[in-house]
Amino acid sequence: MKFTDHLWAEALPVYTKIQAHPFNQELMAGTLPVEKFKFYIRQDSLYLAEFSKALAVTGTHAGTSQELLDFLQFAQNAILVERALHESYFKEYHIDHQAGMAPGCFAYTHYLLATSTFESYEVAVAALLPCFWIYKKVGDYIYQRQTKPNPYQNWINTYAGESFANSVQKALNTCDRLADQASEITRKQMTEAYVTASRLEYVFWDSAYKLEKWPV
Ligand SMILES: Cc1ncc(CN)c(N)n1
Repeated sequence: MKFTDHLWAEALPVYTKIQAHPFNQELMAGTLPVEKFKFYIRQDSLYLAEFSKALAVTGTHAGTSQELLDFLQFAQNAILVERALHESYFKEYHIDHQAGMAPGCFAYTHYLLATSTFESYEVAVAALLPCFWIYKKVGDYIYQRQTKPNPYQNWINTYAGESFANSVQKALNTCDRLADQASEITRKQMTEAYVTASRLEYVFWDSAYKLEKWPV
C-alpha cells in the first residue's frame, strides 16, 4: 500500500464532508450565490499569495535539485495560472480588492507558512498535499456531475484539467518517495499534517459559504 493511500484513508471522513459541503454542491449545480463565490475568490487570491511562499520555502528544503525545481514551478503556477483564473472573475464580478483575510483563510495560510518554515521537508510536503489532491478530487467530482451551462465553468475546468493533474501526480510521487525513506515518527507527523491541512480545506470552503467575519 502506498503511503498516500494510507493518507487518503485517514482523511476520508474530512474529504467526504468537503464533497458534500453546500458550497461545492451548489457550485456543481451552478446555483451557488454569486456573493459567496466572490467572497471565496477574494479569500483564495489571498490564500494563493501565501501558499506560493510556502511552496517556495518547502522547495529550499528539498533533497534534490529536481524537487526544488518542482516546488518552484508549483509556486509559479499558484501565482500565474490560478491568478489568471481569479483575475477574470475579479473583472466579471467587480470583486473588492480591499477585503482582508477571514479567520478561515488566516488559519490555513499561517498553518502552511509555519509548517513549511519550522517543520521538516517531509512534514511540509504532507501538509501541502491536500491543496493539490483535494482540489483535484473535488474538481473531477464536480466536472463529472455538473449542471451545464455553469457560471463557474472556468474554475471547474482549472481543477479538473490535465495540467493541474500533472502537478498533483508530482506532489503525490514526492510524498510517497519521502515516506518510504522516513522513520515511523516522521510518517506519523506527515499523517497528522495531511489530516490537519485537509480539515483546513474544509474550514476554507465553510468560511466562504458563511461569508465568515471576525467575531471581534
Ligand atoms: C484554499 C485552496 N486550497 C487549494 C487550492 C488549489 N491550489 C486553492 N486554490 N485554494
